[in-house]
Amino acid sequence: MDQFIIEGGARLNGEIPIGGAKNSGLKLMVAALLSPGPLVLSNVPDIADIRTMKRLLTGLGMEVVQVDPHTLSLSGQITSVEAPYDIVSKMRASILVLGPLLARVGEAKVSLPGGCAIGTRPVDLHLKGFEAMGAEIVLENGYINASAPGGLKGARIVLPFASVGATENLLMAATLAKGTTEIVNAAREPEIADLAGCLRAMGARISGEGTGTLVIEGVPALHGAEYAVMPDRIECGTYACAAVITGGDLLLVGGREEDQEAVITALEAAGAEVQLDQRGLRVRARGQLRGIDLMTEPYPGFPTDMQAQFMAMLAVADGASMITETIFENRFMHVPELNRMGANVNIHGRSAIIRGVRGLSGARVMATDLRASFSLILAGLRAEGETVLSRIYHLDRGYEGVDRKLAACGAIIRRVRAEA
Ligand SMILES: CC(=O)N[C@H]1[C@@H](OP(=O)(O)OP(=O)(O)OC[C@H]2O[C@@H](n3ccc(=O)[nH]c3=O)[C@H](O)[C@@H]2O)O[C@H](CO)[C@@H](O)[C@@H]1O
Ligand SMILES: C=C(OP(=O)(O)O)C(=O)O
Repeated sequence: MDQFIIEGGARLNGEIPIGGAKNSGLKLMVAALLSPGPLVLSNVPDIADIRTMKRLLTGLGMEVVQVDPHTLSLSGQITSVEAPYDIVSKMRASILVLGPLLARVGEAKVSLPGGCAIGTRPVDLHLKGFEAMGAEIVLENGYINASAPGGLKGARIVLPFASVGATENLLMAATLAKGTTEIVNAAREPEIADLAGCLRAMGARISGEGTGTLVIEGVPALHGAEYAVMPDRIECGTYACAAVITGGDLLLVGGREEDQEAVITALEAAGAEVQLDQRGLRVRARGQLRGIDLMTEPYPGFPTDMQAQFMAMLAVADGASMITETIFENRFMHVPELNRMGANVNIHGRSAIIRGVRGLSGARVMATDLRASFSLILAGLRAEGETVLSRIYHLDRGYEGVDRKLAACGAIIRRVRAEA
């Protein structure tokens, strides 16, 4: 298993290219199930989750061709409707094949994802939505068995919570359902607008993305298309924190202001400077950081996927901060690891109080999930001495070329193979 070894203290200066969004690219790949294709996707990040999705789709019968390191061509016939446990348990986004399979071939067998490190993460809203569209769902032996022999029917679905995954699953299914589907209290994340854009390019009839009510008029068939995955707003926000925590200055090439106003507002409130540049976002530290209060919320609120990275940054701010996590019930696993590096963070229910310290010190720490992993890299970049981060397979799920991108801007970081 690989580890990162980081020698802290370097200020980061330079440019970091922002890749395509993991949380969009995965869904756009799944959308390929809705047509014979080919669906040609560019700006696809080269990360482990995308490779896992390739395996899943190939197992369902699709042909996935790697045209170049960041372009995929997806086409083919569906020859299996089963998403097996070993893939779904590795990557929760696998649940999203349920809707497209149901819509295209009228049946699906998808392993229940179960919980994961950050929370229990049930899929009840997905299943209730499909039932409203006429599907029959049976849970058996850890699998969701879903069928809609006569096809899915359009329905009005009111989501009690604006779930990103449920919105995407239902949106994809509705493109081929008979009649009109309305998804009320739909999630408004930019990745959903990206998915709607791709589906529209494939011939779907969708309106309302970004507004909270999606209206989808089912069509008999979709066709192939070419589409570019949007830039990864979370990767961009993560490297913004790297600029600030190291007292540096980074141009995040391809970063978009419109996708992350809440993150930019929080960076500025903490004392950082964010400037729009023709090529992206320029982020730099401006004197000592200030403590701030944050609450994670569905988009356009502050994203839960940026919570751990902000906590590392606020650990060295002047004064106290409070971060309240409202999306996932167990997303503070980085706290004990940050505290091992000298941070002063206490958890009270779903809030964490961060009392700023003068400095952090390098330590051996362990990654527990994707974003928690990066918060420890950020702490390691700032800390005095050496930090050894293990279990970086969590990080490889969602960040491409971390050591390469950071080292190009002056970080001292290397990837090593640890002895078993
Ligand atoms: C691959 C991907 O895009 N992942 C993102 C997606 O995850 P994901 O799509 O899983 O997130 P959801 O918005 O669905 O989940 C948010 C909350 O709703 C709950 N819930 C969800 C569905 C359901 O049927 N029942 C239910 O109770 C979940 O347990 C969680 O507490 O959105 C999250 C919230 O922005 C992000 O943190 C993840 O990075
Ligand atoms: C929680 C995340 O991803 P997933 O939903 O794939 O676990 C994430 O991207 O931070």
